[in-house]
Amino acid sequence: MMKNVVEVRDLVVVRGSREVLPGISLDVPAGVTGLLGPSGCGKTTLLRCLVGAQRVRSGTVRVLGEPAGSAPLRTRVGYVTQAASVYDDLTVAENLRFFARVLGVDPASVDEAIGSVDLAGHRDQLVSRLSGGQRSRVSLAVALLGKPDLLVLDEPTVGLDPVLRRDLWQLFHGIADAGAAVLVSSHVMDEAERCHRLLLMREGRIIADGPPEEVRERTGAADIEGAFLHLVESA
Ligand SMILES: Nc1ncnc2c1ncn2[C@@H]1O[C@H](COP(=O)(O)OP(=O)(O)OP(=O)(O)O)[C@@H](O)[C@H]1O
Repeated sequence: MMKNVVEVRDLVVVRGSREVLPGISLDVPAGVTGLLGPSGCGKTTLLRCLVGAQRVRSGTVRVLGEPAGSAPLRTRVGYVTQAASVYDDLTVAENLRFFARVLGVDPASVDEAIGSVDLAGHRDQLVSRLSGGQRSRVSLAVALLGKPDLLVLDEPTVGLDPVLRRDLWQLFHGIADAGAAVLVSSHVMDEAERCHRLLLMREGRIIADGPPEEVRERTGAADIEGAFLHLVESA
């Protein structure tokens, strides 16, 4: 039995006057897990909880056996937010060296991280001169610096063309094959088939959980979009 990398139990989060997560429980094992659900269903809020960036009202979130956000997890969890978090006026390598210092990781990991996102040919280029897909990969390289055991990616493929999306998914699988758990959020249901396991989310709740083929079979739907609609209508 595979050990869970993330365990969330009865998690309640209130943002503003809204209970965004009304008591959610879920596990994330090794491999590539897709957190799929419509815009506004609470995906980002949940991911923020996993990295310790969200105030929670009640419940528990454990990551790699530690409370989410605790000091031992600092380099063991990589997080890529929706907004680009790298400096435009620095080169790829300068960005990575800066974040390596901030994280306190070995500067030798800079070139490794650049190589793993396939940007070695652009290492001395200013980030402002890169394409959208290349910039996303710089953010990803920053998240890989500490060789995390869990990589949390918030809608990393939004706005990218199909070729770049495919390349990024290949990269996520490569990272998972190397041993890290990868949790990727998306509101695009057709990305489901690229995941080992799915968490379908709606209005702050998990409505399905399992490998894509199992979720499809359980609902009798031809694809995950159909499965999602079936689950919503039969709720
Ligand atoms: N700072 C905030 N204050 C109050 N409510 C918020 C805040 N941030 C988000 N929300 C609300 O929380 C709910 C969940 O938002 P969240 O960003 O987690 O959703 P999401 O599934 O990630 O959406 P998207 O796919 O559009 O990024 C939304 O209804 C949103 O309006």
